[in-house]
Amino acid sequence: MQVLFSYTEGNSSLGGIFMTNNFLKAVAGGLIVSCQALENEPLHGSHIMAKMALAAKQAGAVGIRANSVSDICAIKQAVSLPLIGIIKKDYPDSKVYITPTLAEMRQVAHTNVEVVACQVTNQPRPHNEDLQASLRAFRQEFPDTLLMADTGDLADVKLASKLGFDIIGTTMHGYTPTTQNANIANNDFAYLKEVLATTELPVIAEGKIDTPAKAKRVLELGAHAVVVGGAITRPQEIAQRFVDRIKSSH
Ligand SMILES: CC(=O)N[C@H](C=O)[C@@H](O)[C@H](O)[C@H](O)COP(=O)(O)O
Repeated sequence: MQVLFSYTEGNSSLGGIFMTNNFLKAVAGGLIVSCQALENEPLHGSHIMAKMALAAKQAGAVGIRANSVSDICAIKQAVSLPLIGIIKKDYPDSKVYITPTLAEMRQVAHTNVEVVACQVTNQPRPHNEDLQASLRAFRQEFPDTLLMADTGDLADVKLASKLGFDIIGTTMHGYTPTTQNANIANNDFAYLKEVLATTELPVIAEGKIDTPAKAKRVLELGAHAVVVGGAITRPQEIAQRFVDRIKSSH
């Protein structure tokens, strides 16, 4: 696959600021492994996530996606790969949980990750925070940090592009009220094709990409890079697929 390096790094609306963030070049056409285990998961722990990241690097992954300041810091000690950082946090008044407010955006950015990813879905944010205002403040404070929008549907993609995000992620497709149970792989990735036709921003395919063939396909279709999580780093999901297959009648 031919990858073009024509993207403007960083927020073009800040025109004139020299961006040193090399993330998009570093991950182009490659595999980013999401190393995440929440408190209720058997592999929870920063030490374990750092080992996962090391394993991913040894396999040839070109980037890591990680949740929480402690996991990010442990992973940074273990591997030198570029990082997409998030903080998953539940607020009582909102269903938005991936780096949902400016406070978490700042905490992630202070770890010096290359990219901060935030959920951009058409749902009220915690204490009705205004995403546009948060972005404006963030850009002032962290002009070198790229912002990835974890979107669910095409309206989210358009909104994220308009707000000035640098990267579109398909992360929330299948997890929002308008996309429940959708799977990015349906109809030979029809949704991803629509996303690619909707935005000029680099698109990182993420969410339910659970085989090497699917990862290869999204890159062939034009995704800038692919994030794979559970199929590599959540053994309970991997084992479940074996058990389900063994138990199935076919
Ligand atoms: C929806 C949501 O909360 N996604 C999270 C985003 O960071 C992670 O739990 C996923 O593992 C990640 O997106 C990678 O996806 P998959 O594990 O399907 O390859």
